Amino acid sequence: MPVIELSHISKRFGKFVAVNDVSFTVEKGEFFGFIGPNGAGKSTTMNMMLNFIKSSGGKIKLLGKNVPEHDLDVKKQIGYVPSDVRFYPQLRVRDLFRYTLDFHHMKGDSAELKRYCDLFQIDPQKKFGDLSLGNKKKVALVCALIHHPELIIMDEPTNGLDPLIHARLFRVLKEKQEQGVTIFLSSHNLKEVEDYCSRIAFIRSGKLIGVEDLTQVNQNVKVITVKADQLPIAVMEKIGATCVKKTDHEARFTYEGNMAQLFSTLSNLSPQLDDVTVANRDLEEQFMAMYERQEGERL
Ligand SMILES: Nc1ncnc2c1ncn2[C@@H]1O[C@H](COP(=O)(O)OP(=O)(O)OP(=O)(O)O)[C@@H](O)[C@H]1O
Repeated sequence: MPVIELSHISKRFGKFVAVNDVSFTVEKGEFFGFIGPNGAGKSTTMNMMLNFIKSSGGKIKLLGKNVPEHDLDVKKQIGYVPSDVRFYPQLRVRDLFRYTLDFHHMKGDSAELKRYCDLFQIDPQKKFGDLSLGNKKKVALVCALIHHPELIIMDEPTNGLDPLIHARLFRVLKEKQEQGVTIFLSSHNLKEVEDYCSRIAFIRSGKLIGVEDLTQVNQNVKVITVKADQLPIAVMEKIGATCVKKTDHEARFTYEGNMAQLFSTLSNLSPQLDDVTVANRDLEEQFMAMYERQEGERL
């Protein structure tokens, strides 16, 4: 059963369409990335999923239940990290954790809470308002984890985190995923998306541009770089390679075809080449190309 099902959801603010007929599903136990340029509609989509704002159309199902009809039921099984973390500044961190557990009707496990505080270097005695930006984010992350949610939704969770805490957070998230928890990550950090997500949805100007299986993309698409005085563009294009970059003596191609054919072609070309490398496609590079494409183009 899918954990997230969005069917033709839209959101209009007056005449402006922020989210336009978006549909996709996320299965249980997936680590799913949600990416797109600034203003693409990511937070608006998540705000509709969490029933913080009403959709203008379409259907949302989380954990098999319709939203907003079963909003409270659903929220009890979700951990959410907002991009902009706001709690009452006078509250102490330990009280925030207590209120979070109370909302979820849980007693909480003090050993587990201590483990998170140690792991993320959080002082639970401090007042929330006295914390730095990164430390506020860490408190929100722990609030999203301590009640053992089935689904964790995160809107740019790593803004402001130092590299050590960043690595620890993803270790915890991986552990959670291995236990069957579904993770939905919206992020501008393409490296972390590439490293941890198995599928991504890319949204731009409110429209879903595509959903990609990153494991397949990585395995199937090769990048070939050749250096030569006479670049073999025509020969490479003949076997289905696409030239994506070219200078006077260097060309880069992407190739998705038969590997035996590729290596036989490169072997025939070798007397005229100064150098050749074949590598998996760098996903960060691919993502950047997606950001650069014009509106209306497909992936
Ligand atoms: N309450 C609102 N009223 C009017 N327009 C809004 C409102 N909320 C969001 N928008 C607009 O909807 C569009 C999508 O915004 P959204 O915050 O969802 O983008 P995003 O993809 O999360 O961007 P970012 O990566 O910059 O956080 C933007 O153009 C934004 O200005």
